[in-house]
Amino acid sequence: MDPIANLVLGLTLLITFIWLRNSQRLKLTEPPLVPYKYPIIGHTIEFYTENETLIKKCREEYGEIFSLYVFGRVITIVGKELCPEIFKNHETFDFGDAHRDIFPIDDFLYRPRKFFRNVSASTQIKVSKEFNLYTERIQRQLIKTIDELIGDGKVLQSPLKFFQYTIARPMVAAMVGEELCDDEELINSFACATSDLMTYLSIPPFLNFIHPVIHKNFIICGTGATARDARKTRKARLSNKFHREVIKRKVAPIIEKRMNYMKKLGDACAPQVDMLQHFINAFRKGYTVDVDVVTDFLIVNIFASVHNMSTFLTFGVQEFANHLQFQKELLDEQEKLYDGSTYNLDQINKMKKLDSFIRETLRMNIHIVTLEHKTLSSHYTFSNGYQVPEGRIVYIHAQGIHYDEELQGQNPHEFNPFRHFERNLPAARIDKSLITFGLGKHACPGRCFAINGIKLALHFLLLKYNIRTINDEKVMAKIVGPYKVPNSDKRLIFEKKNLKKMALP
Ligand code: HEM
Repeated sequence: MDPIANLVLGLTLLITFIWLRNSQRLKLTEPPLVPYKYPIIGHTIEFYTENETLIKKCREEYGEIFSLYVFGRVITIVGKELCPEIFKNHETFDFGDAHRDIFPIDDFLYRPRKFFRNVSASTQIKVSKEFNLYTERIQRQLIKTIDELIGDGKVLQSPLKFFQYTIARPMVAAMVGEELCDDEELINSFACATSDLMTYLSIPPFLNFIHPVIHKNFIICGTGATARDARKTRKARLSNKFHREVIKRKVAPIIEKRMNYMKKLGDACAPQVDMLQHFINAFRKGYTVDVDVVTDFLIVNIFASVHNMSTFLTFGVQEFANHLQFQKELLDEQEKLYDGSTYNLDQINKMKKLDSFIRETLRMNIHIVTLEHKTLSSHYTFSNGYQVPEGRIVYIHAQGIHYDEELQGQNPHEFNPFRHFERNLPAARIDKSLITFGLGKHACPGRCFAINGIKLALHFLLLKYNIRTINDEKVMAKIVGPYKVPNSDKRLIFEKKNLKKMALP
């Protein structure tokens, strides 16, 4: 067949395919698409500049489910009634697939799609169950870091940056062992691996107007500079390969040492207790293991843990400084527990008011709409009859759930740190009233670890310092599009108290 005939046949097939797909879509009873003024732009500007107002207005007018036109595609937003359906139908709605458009982790690490599924989650479940084996070293490293970074007191200019380092060191201890806890280069990579990429990740996806793949490839290219290319420039810090090379260089000798040890003493020898060892065990073939694979799994866990934990630790410290009226009651609990030694899990579990304070921090500082899931089946019919087609990204109006009176009790817009203490709801418990960690089968497996880490950090900070803002001014989270991020414009003051002696086990 000649090329012209080929082209005509190809175009005919393409048009038929698009027509068939669209005609099939036309049959769906889609959620109402909120009218917009400007074609192509749709709701994009309001979504990014006045998200809270836009979503509130749409909820009032359209209720539980509606669609918006943002960055060249229709997205659907659901509220508290339909949200459990998203998590329950995890084969239809996939968080990882939707999140990959924003944070293409497999591509960053040159791995096939879904390469990191399951192993990361199952490792975290194991780690959570053995958390009591991690508590001592986490406390030791937290106290050391706080001493080094704040010492006799400090005014913190950029609290999030500071708390990234506070969390990074105990995470080095938990992930690869205490042997590397004084390695500043490694601590820096743990602290900054995620936030350094934010420069690229937070660029609004204008290229999605053409096609989502173009924006995704732009991020991948932007962050893809090698350490060698980038070391001498500011770009070094924006490159995913840079931190990957540092981490691999640091852990490779440790892996080799452990493999030799196991070879010498056989499988019966007591393995190290840390995430690295779990990954070695998961991927070793005899007494060899692919160091690149183990490194990449560590990196995925760093991406999942350090930035999230430091963000909520920052929010926690800011909420503490914001609410003078609750400080005494929270402090009393910490002082009663303090005996100068390290805490075991039972003692950490006694920090019930602090736990409730953390749950309230997680509740109040949730993004406005978040937990986007991609529809994987040909379509999905919600229990109220509305249908969404394959490929549709469905967001959850998380703030609506977290500010709902029926779910949260009285005055849901107010920060009440003891709200969950009274209802006996621990911070790590996921249910329909707290979705910061997701819900259902794929809910965050690292949540107990995260809560305990944040709790210990807050416990030591509260005991050691009077924490306040300049002129006792309230620090509100910054809203960037649909996201809430810690405010880095307001400084935090840490004044050292006359505490007897801070334990350094
Ligand atoms: C405050 C801190 C944290 C927050 C807010 C958070 C939040 C989340 C969320 C929302 C998800 C997706 C849930 C879903 O698919 O429905 C998730 C997944 C995950 N998180 Fe966390 N996380 C935190 C800390 C951690 C820590 C400390 C670790 C590990 C040490 C961790 C490891 C993971 C892993 C491995 C997954 C993937 C689970 C899967 O695909 O089944 N997270 N996390």
